[in-house]
Amino acid sequence: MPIAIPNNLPAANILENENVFIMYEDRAYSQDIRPLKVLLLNLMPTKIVTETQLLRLLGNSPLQVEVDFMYTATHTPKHTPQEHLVKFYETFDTIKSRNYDGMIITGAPVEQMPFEQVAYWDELCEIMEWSKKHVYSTLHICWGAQAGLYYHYGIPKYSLPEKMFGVFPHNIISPNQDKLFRGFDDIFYVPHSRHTEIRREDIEKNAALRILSESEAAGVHTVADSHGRQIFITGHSEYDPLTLKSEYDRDISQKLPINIPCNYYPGNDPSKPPVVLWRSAANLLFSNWLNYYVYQETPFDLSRL
Ligand SMILES: CC(=O)SCCNC(=O)CCNC(=O)[C@H](O)C(C)(C)COP(=O)(O)OP(=O)(O)OC[C@H]1O[C@@H](n2cnc3c(N)ncnc32)[C@H](O)[C@@H]1OP(=O)(O)O
Ligand SMILES: N[C@@H](CCO)C(=O)O
Repeated sequence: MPIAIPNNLPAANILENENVFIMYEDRAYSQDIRPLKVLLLNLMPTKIVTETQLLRLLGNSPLQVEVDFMYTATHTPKHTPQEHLVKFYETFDTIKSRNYDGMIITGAPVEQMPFEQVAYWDELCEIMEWSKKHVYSTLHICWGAQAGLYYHYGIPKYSLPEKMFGVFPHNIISPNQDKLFRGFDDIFYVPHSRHTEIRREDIEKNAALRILSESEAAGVHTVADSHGRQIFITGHSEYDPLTLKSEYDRDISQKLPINIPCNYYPGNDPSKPPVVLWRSAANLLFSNWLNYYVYQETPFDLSRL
């Protein structure tokens, strides 16, 4: 739990500069703690797998988090049982009257079509517009990040000559500056699985955006606006140990041209069990987002967003 100390204790200043989370007594004692409200917009065909992966990471926190699940009304998912959607998910028409501390927009296997051809594009644009006034911080993943950067900032995506596939080393652009990467090692690993990319030069043209982390091999990794209310991540830190394997096996069985995922199988041998290099960074990324970008910044009264 965060430490609660008097506002003017000398240690407060020092610790604050080190990004140690302090709960000042006026906040700690004058307000009740309430659970954080997080909305998961799940665009993946593998909805149950994805929601489990993300909840595992969101659950690695002493903060209490209440999660609502949303899917798109303008595309009926084929791969998720209707029963599951009816029981656990809502659509935007019931969600839009609420406010949230955080939202996650997942990836989706639609990256090779123009944004406007995605069946739920207009609905997604409406959701992203709504999020500006109804969500404190939104974390966008993979295609969700491409969609968010295109919708909010006009940043295009580009096709890659071959799939970016594997687990790649990354580095932080300004160590000690961004709380999203507090506690990270100098080099950390992230899975990527995509046929498209966003480019550094397009992001650098936009003064509202900053690149926080990147990979020599996999390119831009994290982009954020100046207040961390929009965070865009090109990798899949949430992936399970065998997710890349299942995608690789699927593509091999369909005789698609696909390389062995990089830095994944020992000795690059797909008959061996993969080695997980990204789990600790994944846990830290999500707990830092929840703590520093959601909990510490969101208004206690969500109607004041
Ligand atoms: C770039 C990123 O964000 S990577 C994240 C995406 N990664 C993954 O989805 C990995 C797991 N997915 C898979 O393995 C495959 O998509 C499978 C096996 C589930 C299904 O593959 P296929 O049967 O070949 O494709 P299919 O035609 O059913 O479409 C798959 C999904 O693409 C999406 N999709 C396809 N066409 C459209 C379209 N025009 N508009 C919107 N969504 C579309 C849908 O989400 C669809 O799944 P759903 O109907 O359950 O929502
Ligand atoms: N991660 C995706 C890429 C396609 O968008 C897959 O392999 O299914």
